[in-house]
Amino acid sequence: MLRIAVPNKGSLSGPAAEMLHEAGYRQRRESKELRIVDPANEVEFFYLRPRDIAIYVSSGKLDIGITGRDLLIDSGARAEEILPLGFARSTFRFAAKPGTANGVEDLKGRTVATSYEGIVEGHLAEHGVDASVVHLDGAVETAIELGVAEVIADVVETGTSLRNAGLEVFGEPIMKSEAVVIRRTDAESDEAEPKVQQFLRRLQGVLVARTYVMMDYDCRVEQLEKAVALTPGLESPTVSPLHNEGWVAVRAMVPAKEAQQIMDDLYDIGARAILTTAIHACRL
Ligand SMILES: Nc1ncnc2c1ncn2[C@@H]1O[C@H](COP(=O)(O)OP(=O)(O)OP(=O)(O)O)[C@@H](O)[C@H]1O
Ligand SMILES: O=P(O)(O)OC[C@H]1O[C@H](OP(=O)(O)OP(=O)(O)O)[C@H](O)[C@@H]1O
Ligand SMILES: [Mg+2]
Repeated sequence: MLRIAVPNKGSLSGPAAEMLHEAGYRQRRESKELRIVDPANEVEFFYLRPRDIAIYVSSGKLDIGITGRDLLIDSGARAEEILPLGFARSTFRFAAKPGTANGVEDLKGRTVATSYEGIVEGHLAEHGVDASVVHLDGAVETAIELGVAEVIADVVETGTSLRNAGLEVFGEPIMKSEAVVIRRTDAESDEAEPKVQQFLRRLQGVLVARTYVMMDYDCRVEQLEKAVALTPGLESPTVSPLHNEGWVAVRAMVPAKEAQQIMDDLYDIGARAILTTAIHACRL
């Protein structure tokens, strides 16, 4: 049975459960459940605090987990990222009252409040800057107003929390994060590996189904090369003859975000009966 750690709370938990459900796995019905078995897929899910997931996975007690890249790096645990999942995207940045600092080099001798000491201490050391780091569990933006620190380092998504606190980011982003699947470092030879790969193929299937649509259209043989250049597909489009001589039907996967523009471009070169349909699941 594959043992998988899933976030039980916070920004990661809802989208993670949704993705697992789309990949065909059983998920818990209520938020108090801490573990469930999915016997049909031979998987057991453990619902854990996102911050603890890298530690469980690195200990080898659980095979894989879903967490944030920032949380993985912050933990310092011996675990590695094996698949980015595209949700809970954020940047990790320094912020302060306008005019306080322009970059990490200005932090010498100052105090930085954060929930992510591992990331911040690593970043300061990398730049040879000697500053104090104060750990806070959350709502870090308030630390400046209340005089606990002059600078904070925190997760930024829309920037609303910073604006509301009258703060501004400064310097280069410390890192970019998103939800990721992790496993113990050097785990490739584990006996669970084939099941891990099957799990990853399922999640990749969901990612592809979310980013691509299937496009079908008819076009004249003379226009085929131009049309195929617009819809090259992942490998190569399927081209089938139509009953009407001189016409072919084409089928290819296209990025969902570009679908409307591609339909316009196909129409302009004479393609007709252009349809897009959702992809519900796939294995590439
Ligand atoms: N506003 C946000 N937008 C996108 N991702 C976020 C946001 N806040 C946190 N994250 C991401 O979620 C993960 C943090 O998990 P955490 O459990 O702390 O979530 P949270 O939403 O901050 O919940 P909590 O209320 O428990 O602090 C990190 O990977 C972080 O980058
Ligand atoms: O840029 P924004 O869109 O405003 O999002 C970023 C905010 O979201 C998270 O806070 P959360 O709500 O998780 O509270 P916390 O500080 O208690 O973790 C994060 O710590 C920031 O405060
Ligand atoms: Mg938080």
